[in-house]
Amino acid sequence: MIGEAATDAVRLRGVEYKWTARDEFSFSIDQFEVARGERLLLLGASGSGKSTLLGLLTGLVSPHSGSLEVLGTRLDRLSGGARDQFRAEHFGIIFQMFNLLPYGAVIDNVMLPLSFAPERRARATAAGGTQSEAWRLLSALGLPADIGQKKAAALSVGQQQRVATARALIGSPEIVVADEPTSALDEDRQQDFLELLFGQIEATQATLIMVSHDRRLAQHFTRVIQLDDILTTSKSGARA
Ligand SMILES: Nc1ncnc2c1ncn2[C@@H]1O[C@H](COP(=O)(O)OP(=O)(O)OP(=O)(O)O)[C@@H](O)[C@H]1O
Repeated sequence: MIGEAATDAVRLRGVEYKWTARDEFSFSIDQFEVARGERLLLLGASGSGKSTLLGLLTGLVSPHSGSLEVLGTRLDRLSGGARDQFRAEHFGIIFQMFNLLPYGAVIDNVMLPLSFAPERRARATAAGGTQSEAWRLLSALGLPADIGQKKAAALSVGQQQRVATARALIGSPEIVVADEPTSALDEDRQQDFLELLFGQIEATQATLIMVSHDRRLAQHFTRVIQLDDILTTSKSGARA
């Protein structure tokens, strides 16, 4: 890839999106970029559109207009299936509620994305094997050696969060997206978790995009944006 766009992890121009099912929430973004290797925190109140924006960036939903480029690929021009494939290959996602398979063993939860992402699988294999990469990440994230065969549902919230993080990091995806991953933790544990996450992100030089309502996290990031500064939103009854 050549040119300015190739340096960006994410590049949006004139994007508009609208939920119609519930309350006709809509938003538009004139211009927004995330550079490769950035650690970006997006701050916004509850209901301000943080998860919706992450859904757009990761291709879970597609904009109604405008252009959305991720790692040089126009996501808005891909089919739903192609966006799913792209997401699996290039994004590690730490969901707000973690979304682990509750009755799956921890080790299987961590390796799951590799079933849908041949490039990530190849990187994990080259790093010493998929299982050993999963074990390495679990241990790097401070989890005990015997945790791999436990069911995800049997873990504490803090442990589930680390398993979800290992799952997001396996196979070194270029972009890691985290939706309020520290909201269930007290301040000391937040700090520990962020240090472990940043350590792993730096090792792979991934781009990190985290959304939160908690401005105390700001000190840990290379850039902090208020969602209001990039999004124009409207709800039913006050349509744009
Ligand atoms: N699947 C959906 N269908 C219809 N409307 C939705 C859907 N998901 C979100 N919305 C609406 O979009 C708006 C923004 O929601 P969103 O979840 O993006 O905000 P948020 O900032 O992530 O909130 P929170 O911090 O509470 O998770 C809300 O008005 C919500 O009702």
